[in-house]
Amino acid sequence: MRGKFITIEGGEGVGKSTQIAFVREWLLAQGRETVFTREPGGTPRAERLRELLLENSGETMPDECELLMVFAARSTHLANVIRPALERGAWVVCDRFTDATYAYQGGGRGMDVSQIATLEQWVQKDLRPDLTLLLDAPLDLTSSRAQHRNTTIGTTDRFEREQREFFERVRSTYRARAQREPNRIVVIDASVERDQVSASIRAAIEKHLF
Ligand SMILES: Nc1ncnc2c1ncn2[C@@H]1O[C@H](COP(=O)(O)OP(=O)(O)OP(=O)(O)O)[C@@H](O)[C@H]1O
Ligand SMILES: Cc1cn([C@H]2C[C@H](O)[C@@H](COP(=O)(O)O)O2)c(=O)[nH]c1=O
Repeated sequence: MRGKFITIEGGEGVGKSTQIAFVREWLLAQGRETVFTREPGGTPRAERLRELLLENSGETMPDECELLMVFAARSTHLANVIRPALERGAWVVCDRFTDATYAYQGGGRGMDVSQIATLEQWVQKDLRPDLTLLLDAPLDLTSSRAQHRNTTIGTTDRFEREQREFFERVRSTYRARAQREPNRIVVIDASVERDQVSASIRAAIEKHLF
């Protein structure tokens, strides 16, 4: 039986990494084979593309180049990690996937959504996540969390340097997608304590996939 494909989405600093650590511990304790991965990235080639996408070099990054690199990374990630894992019955938990492309390249950059949909269909064929957990919280809160985290690690990537309006568009695109696809995308209130966020995530996975 094909495994389940779960994606975790949300803006910068909303708490995805924190909650993925919880999901990892919880699912692994059940003895279920689960592959944890991320986008852009997840394979050596895709991780190299991630570096190119996030680096702050002086070279202009045209929007088209960004979009094609995101899908190039996704293509190799699907072929080498995601599809093989699902086919052998493992569950896959992915930190960001194509909803991020709609949110960042579609909403944030204002790129043509029909072009994203064409690439999605071309690269993924019929593969879509079984469940997407959208961590959502007001921008004032998430940007202060991200800032605090960046002060600790001392770096800011190319996306994190965008203006507030960019992240407002990202958030509203994510929320609009959740409204259109309520059976797949579950909005999780990420503004509360870590344990409460974890409890909501656990309840959503149990309700939708168990
Ligand atoms: N519910 C929470 N309440 C308070 N602080 C939190 C909560 N969840 C995460 N944090 C803190 O907020 C910061 C950002 O969290 P985290 O790195 O998990 O976010 P992220 O969504 O993975 O970020 P990014 O996408 O930018 O990498 C960290 O310092 C983390 O400890
Ligand atoms: C999958 C995907 C990602 N992005 C952006 C969103 C983030 O700013 C970075 C990834 O870094 P993080 O550690 O996960 O926060 O990449 C994007 O613009 N489009 C995408 O499809």
